[in-house]
Formats: sequence, structure tokens, C-alpha cells
Amino acid sequence: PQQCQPHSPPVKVAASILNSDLAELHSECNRMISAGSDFLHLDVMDGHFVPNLTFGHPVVQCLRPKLPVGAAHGQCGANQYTFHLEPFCQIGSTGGGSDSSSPVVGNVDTEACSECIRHIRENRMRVGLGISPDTPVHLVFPFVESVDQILVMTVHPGFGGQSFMSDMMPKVKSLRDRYATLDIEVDGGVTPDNVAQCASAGANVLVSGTALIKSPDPAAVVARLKSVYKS
Ligand SMILES: O=C(CO)[C@@H](O)[C@H](O)COP(=O)(O)O
Ligand SMILES: [Fe+2]
Repeated sequence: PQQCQPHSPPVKVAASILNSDLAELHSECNRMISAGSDFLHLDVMDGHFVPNLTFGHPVVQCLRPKLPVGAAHGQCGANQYTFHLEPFCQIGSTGGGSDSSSPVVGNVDTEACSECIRHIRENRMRVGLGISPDTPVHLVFPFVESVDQILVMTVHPGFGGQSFMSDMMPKVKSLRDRYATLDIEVDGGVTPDNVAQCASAGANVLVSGTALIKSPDPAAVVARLKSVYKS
């Protein structure tokens, strides 16, 4: 069944290891690579932007030499660095800090955001720009030409195992309608049961955590995620 948008770039699966056994991080990562995952997705959480604390650059740096994957780019071994737009925005009604749950009204600090993009490029990584569920998609449009990927969060960031938010699909579609070749990533609650919605909206990079990590047969999950993209 052909349910994806016809001209989207090739589908890729990124395994999020947030809900894995973090004490066994390197074997969990290798298990995901063996299962056919195209990328490993590491959620660096600082306890401020999201109400959770995970790991930072030292963990990425230690992990990299233990993985049978291609050349590293950034100093710590990451190939891509995705950051959120919200810290560069004026926050709406809560008037509080730029955390992931405060609604964004706009007024993006374009210069600071562009500087962040430049800084990532100078460190030889691909650049991703993400938005949380309450952030309107049009705020990323001015940056699309300068980044490699736009991430549309399909859960409120912070934790694995949450339910997929179908109401984020119009954001994906409005990006795909404007940018035929852009890598558009969805992250949060993505499973074989809802991947058809992602495909038909035009997402081509699928982050999947719990559905892969907790499956007894993660290779089958990767295959099922990709199967809706086959014509
Ligand atoms: O960024 C996040 C959560 O903030 C994610 O990467 C998810 O944690 C993916 O895991 P599942 O939602 O698929 O369990
Ligand atoms: Fe994530």
C-alpha cells in the first residue's frame, strides 16, 4: 500500500535509546544497529528545558568508539546535532522561562538561532531544528534553507513511552507541501500502528524508542515501520 507522499526523501529509522537499559548503553545501541536502525537518536536532556535529566557529551564520546558505524563528525562523535527552537523564542502566557511546555507566541531571536546553526556547522555536524507540540510550525520556515532536518515532536519532550500526537501531522504536511526534499523527522510515540499517518503527512525520518527497544524482534519493527513507504 502506497501511503507516503510521492516525492519525499528516503525513509530512515532512528532508534531512540531513552527507554533502553542505560547501564547497558553500548550493547543496546549495537542491538538497534543490528536490527537495521539507520541512526541512533540520543536525547540529551538537561533538566531545565525538559523535566528529565539524561546524559551529555561525555557519554556520546565514550559510546562512539564502541559502535560499528561510519566516520564521526563532531568532537564527541555525533554526526548530527538537533536543537530546539523554543529557547530562542519569546514565551507566551506563562511568562516564565523557555521550557518545553510553555506556549510559544513567536518573536524568534533569528540572529541567535542562526548563530547556533553556524556553530554546529563549524563543528562539522548536520543540523536539525526541532519544535515542541505547542510551537507553531511557521516559526521554523525562515530557517529551513539553513538546516538539514526539521524535527516535529509528536510528544511533549522529556520521556519515552508517551502516546503519539496525531494532531501534529498537519505541521508535517505543511512542511512537506512547501519543501519536497527536506528531511522531516517525527519523534515521540511512533510505532507500526501509527506510522502510516507519518508517511501520509510526509515525514521521512522516524524516531522510534519504546516500540523498538521493548520489542523481542526489533528488526521486524524496523521492517514494519519502513513497509508503509514501499510502493
Ligand atoms: O525525545 C523523545 C522524548 O522526549 C524521544 O526520543 C522519545 O523518547 C522516543 O521514544 P518513544 O516515544 O518512541 O518511546
Ligand atoms: Fe528524542
